[in-house]
Amino acid sequence: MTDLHLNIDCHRGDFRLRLDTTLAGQGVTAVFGPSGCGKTTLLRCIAGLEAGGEVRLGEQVWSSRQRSLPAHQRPLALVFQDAGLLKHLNVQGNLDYGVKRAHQRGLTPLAHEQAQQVLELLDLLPLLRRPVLRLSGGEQQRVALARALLINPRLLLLDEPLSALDTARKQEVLPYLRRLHQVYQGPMLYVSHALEEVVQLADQLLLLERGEMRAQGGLAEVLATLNLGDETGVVLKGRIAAQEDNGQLARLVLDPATTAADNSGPGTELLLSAPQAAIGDHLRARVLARDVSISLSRADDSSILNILPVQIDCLSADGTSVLLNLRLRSGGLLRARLTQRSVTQLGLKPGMPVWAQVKSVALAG
Ligand SMILES: Nc1ncnc2c1ncn2[C@@H]1O[C@H](COP(=O)(O)OP(=O)(O)OP(=O)(O)O)[C@@H](O)[C@H]1O
Repeated sequence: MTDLHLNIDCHRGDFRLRLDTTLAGQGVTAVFGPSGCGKTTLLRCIAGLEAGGEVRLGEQVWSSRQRSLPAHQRPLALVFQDAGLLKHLNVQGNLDYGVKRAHQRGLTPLAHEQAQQVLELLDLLPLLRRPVLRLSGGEQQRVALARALLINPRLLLLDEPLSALDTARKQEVLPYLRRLHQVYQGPMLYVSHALEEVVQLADQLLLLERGEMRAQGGLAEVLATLNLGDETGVVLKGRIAAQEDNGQLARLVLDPATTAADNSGPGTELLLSAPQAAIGDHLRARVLARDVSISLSRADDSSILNILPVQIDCLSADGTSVLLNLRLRSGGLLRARLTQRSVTQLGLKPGMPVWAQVKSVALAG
């Protein structure tokens, strides 16, 4: 496994980024945090564009106290928010330009067949002869992704690749990003301050705050520990087991959490709207804490579709409200935000079995 080992101490003006951690050698790690927390600085350190600290991919040392591999020799690919294409060339010309420079980074570009798979996955075959000035913003970003993948990088760094696009273009490019694992199995770092993108794409989450690491780990596990105001909630992963109401609703059976004490019991199911999904698809659903309410008994006269048996793990005061961590039968967590008054009226305490009424479940890819 080619884990990415980081021991960073980097100064940029008055700002200091300090981080000592190891990131997974596969899958997508989202680098998440508010503006100015150091996300781009971290990527620049890994790419060799900023000095400060140690970077090692597997056994390959890219920078240490003694020496540093120049940026253009590191076996990685970078995609920024600006696609950075050569405007005087067409799409094919831009791809060829990238491939020709792969050897500088000690990389062997993808062979023809794999390269075709990348172009097919990104729907670029019909665009190869198009001048890049005649591409939409979303198409330009797909070319930038292809140019990065064709050099067969050992690490892929994406710095807010969607942030220059409008909402419609973002929605157009996101599905391509979700499918990249079909043609790229190496580690990917995805910088974003948009939680909506992170919950769709990430396997792991690294949360930065004022130049320091605040949390790191599996997406679902880390998200379930964070208070993100109105966006506080959980991501639940599962498999579509059935479709109901002429395909308008899908029944998602949640994966048992790795923390589940006993996986032999009945699973937890959620009904959600997933018009494009087929039976057997693996999906993620996002449930916000503000969309979960609690009752002591199962309400049979409610219009709410998802009413789940849960156990209260813990309660924490948050200003005028209270955040509850609720353990599902699948072992995973739900969160609920209630008023202090409701908590008192219902007499809610850790360990109590209650019913969670989930008012809204959003498909998160
Ligand atoms: N060239 C520079 N010289 C001095 N300080 C800089 C420079 N570039 C960035 N900084 C400072 O470093 C800090 C971290 O910047 P960075 O771009 O890494 O943040 P970020 O988390 O990526 O933010 P955003 O989400 O807004 O892109 C900021 O306070 C910024 O002002």
